Amino acid sequence: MFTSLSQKIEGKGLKIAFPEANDRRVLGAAIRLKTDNLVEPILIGDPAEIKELAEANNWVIDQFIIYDPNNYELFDEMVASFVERRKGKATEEKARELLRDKAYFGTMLVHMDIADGMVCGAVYATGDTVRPALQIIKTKPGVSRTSGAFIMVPPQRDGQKLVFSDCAINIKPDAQALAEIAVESAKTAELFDIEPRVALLSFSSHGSASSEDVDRVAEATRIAQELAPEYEIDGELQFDAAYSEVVAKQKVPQSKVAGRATVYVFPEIQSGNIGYKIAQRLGNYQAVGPILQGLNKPVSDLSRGCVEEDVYNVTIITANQALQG
Ligand SMILES: CC(C)(COP(=O)(O)OP(=O)(O)OC[C@H]1O[C@@H](n2cnc3c(N)ncnc32)[C@H](O)[C@@H]1OP(=O)(O)O)[C@@H](O)C(=O)NCCC(=O)NCCS
Ligand SMILES: CC(=O)OP(=O)(O)O
Repeated sequence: MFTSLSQKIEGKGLKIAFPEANDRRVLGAAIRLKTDNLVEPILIGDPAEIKELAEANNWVIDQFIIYDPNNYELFDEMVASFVERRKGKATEEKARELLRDKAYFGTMLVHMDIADGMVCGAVYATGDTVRPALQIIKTKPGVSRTSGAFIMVPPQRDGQKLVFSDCAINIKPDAQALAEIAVESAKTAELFDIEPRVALLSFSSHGSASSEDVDRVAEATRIAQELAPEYEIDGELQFDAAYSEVVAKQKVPQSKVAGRATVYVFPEIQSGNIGYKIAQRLGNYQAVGPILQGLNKPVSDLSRGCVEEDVYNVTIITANQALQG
């Protein structure tokens, strides 16, 4: 599905950490990714448990790196690095406790450059996957918050891929935060060769309805246009006006984005999370992500409802983010 992205990482040996290697979907994807020479997986967990799962499926994992947080030779170094990174927010004792958690452990592998990226969230809830990344990896200079985007792949082979965000992290972003999410989502679109035309969504199109939330989206649009004049950005727009040329002509004929939007920025997480799952389950779009935007190093989340193919695809994206630096 992501042929050009696969080609970019093939044979490069990028190391991706999998804290949920004891899950069949994750281990299955890790094995395929290694067999396809796309990444070098680092399996995290109890080696006996992972080997048992592999044997039950007739998989051979002799050549795999496995790190056990309860028996890791660099654990003391990792604890010291964590305490230093958290600068007074964690004692050594607390660090030792947290780093037995596989998501914290995997995130520290990325921070210490032992892994190039991490993929987690098939079992862990999003908050538990993302919190270590927010605390340890932190956001890139110039980005104040991380957000979660999905690449929405249509069921028809040559259909237009779309970006939906923020479907995963920020509960109710203010106008400034929403504007940043819009700009980061445009950059994510470019990573996938999707020409970004960004619509900030609402239940109103260019003032057709009014409320504080509509004002927030309209204000976010103005800020995003100022932050990134190089992108086509418009709002506030209803989904139908953003998506359908016919509706766009009727509702907002002057808009350059309406009717042809490729990046859909939801006003808050409830509509974003519900929206992507409706497109996925009713519209048969494949939802790849959530891809975490704006972090210093790549850590990717998954939905707990994911299948092996999702883990495979998200890992390809994560490795590409690592390549981009
Ligand atoms: C992401 C989330 C877990 C962070 O909330 P939290 O655990 O309460 O975290 P805190 O507010 O204590 O912040 C922890 C750290 O992350 C940072 N942080 C919080 N949100 C952030 C964001 N969006 N971007 C960057 N950093 C963020 C804080 O500044 C803090 O840093 P510090 O400890 O170095 O000072 C929370 O926003 C959340 O639960 N979001 C919804 C996740 C979800 O359930 N999604 C639905 C399924 S996809
Ligand atoms: C992204 C998402 O909704 O994750 P989960 O289904 O695991 O809550």
